[in-house]
Amino acid sequence: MGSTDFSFKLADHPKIPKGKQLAVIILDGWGEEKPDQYNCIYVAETPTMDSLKKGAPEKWTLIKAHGPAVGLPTEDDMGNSEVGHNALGAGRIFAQGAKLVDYALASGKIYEGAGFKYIKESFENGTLHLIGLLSDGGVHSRLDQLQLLLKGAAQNGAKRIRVHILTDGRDCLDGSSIGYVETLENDLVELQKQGVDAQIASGGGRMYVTMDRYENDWGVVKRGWDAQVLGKAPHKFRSALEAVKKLREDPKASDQYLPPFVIVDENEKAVGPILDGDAVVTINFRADRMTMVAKAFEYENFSAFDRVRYPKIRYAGMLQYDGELKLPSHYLVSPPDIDRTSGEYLVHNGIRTFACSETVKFGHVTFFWNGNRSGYFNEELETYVEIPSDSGITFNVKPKNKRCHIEWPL
Ligand SMILES: O=C(O)[C@@H](CO)OP(=O)(O)O
Repeated sequence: MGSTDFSFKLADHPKIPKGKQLAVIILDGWGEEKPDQYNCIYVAETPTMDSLKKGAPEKWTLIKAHGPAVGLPTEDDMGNSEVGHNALGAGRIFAQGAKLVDYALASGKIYEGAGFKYIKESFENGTLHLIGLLSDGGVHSRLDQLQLLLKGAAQNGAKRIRVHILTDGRDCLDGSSIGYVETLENDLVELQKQGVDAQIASGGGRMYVTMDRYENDWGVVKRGWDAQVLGKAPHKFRSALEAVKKLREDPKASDQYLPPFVIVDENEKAVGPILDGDAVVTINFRADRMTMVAKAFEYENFSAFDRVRYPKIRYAGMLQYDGELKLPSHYLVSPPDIDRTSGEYLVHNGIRTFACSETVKFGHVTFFWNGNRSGYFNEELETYVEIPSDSGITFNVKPKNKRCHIEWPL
């Protein structure tokens, strides 16, 4: 079918009668795998799921939620809710951020793009700051991509580089931050040998510093801002390896929740605050946990927290994180262009939809579901309900889902 033949008109469903309500319920994080003692879903008592499966085995279908089936580079790439909701919402497979960045780095196209050219203008007199998740998880970012970008930036003229790390332990083992920091520091030493002034400048755990999502807690982004931009944090160290090792000595510490720290020189001065004339790149390819920090860097008018100082920088995202808001306006790799999602089809056919979730997953059933697009297709036909999540308390401490009361029909 040529593109001009395209129509949003849906044919009648062969089985589901018109006028019925249909619920799509996403069990985010649920899956079937090898039945052994390491499989927590297999080991747990799951009477509702068991009865659903036994009650209608002919209707029980497994779908793949990882690897190329959801647009990720290889079978070894675990699924995650961005790629899962994108694929389910669109009903089609799109090459995802991880794959697009891999390609842009391998082909060198990343350095020819408008985004890189834009930040490159700061290389002569300013510092290049890279902010993002230091991890091999492949869900929000990948260490090998950061390594390639560091090398490529240096080859393309960056003379002074500062990396602001966010430790993971959520998409990879808790404690793995130490190994990742070692690897990164070794790479930075190699760059120093080539005459590049390259260092880790600040850090903190992803869930406590910078990587909040869906505006659940701006305090998280502020902690990152203070360390990365202002060079201020409750903990100061001479190296990131020392920082991560020392902070992890607290028996309650975990990579995800490490407090913010800055690296200081022999005079206790932060080695890498973000200053006028610098370039900043947020290196995560996944959008949800980068949108808030992107707003803090991008928006002149901003009131979510007191930035104290708003440096005049050239800022780019690894990808554009929100296609609707065009946020950020500069980016190194074009995001997947996910169009004709199910939500768009439904409104074009006059069908009402209702999406509901707690704050921390709200964008999953709206933004990701609609192809990384914020807002409504048609506000008259769509209703989105966000049930506020707790902030400042983690789900392992308070796991119970919240309820809300909705009058039906809407
Ligand atoms: O919390 C998140 O950001 C990811 C894991 O990194 O989980 P999910 O894909 O389920 O949102």
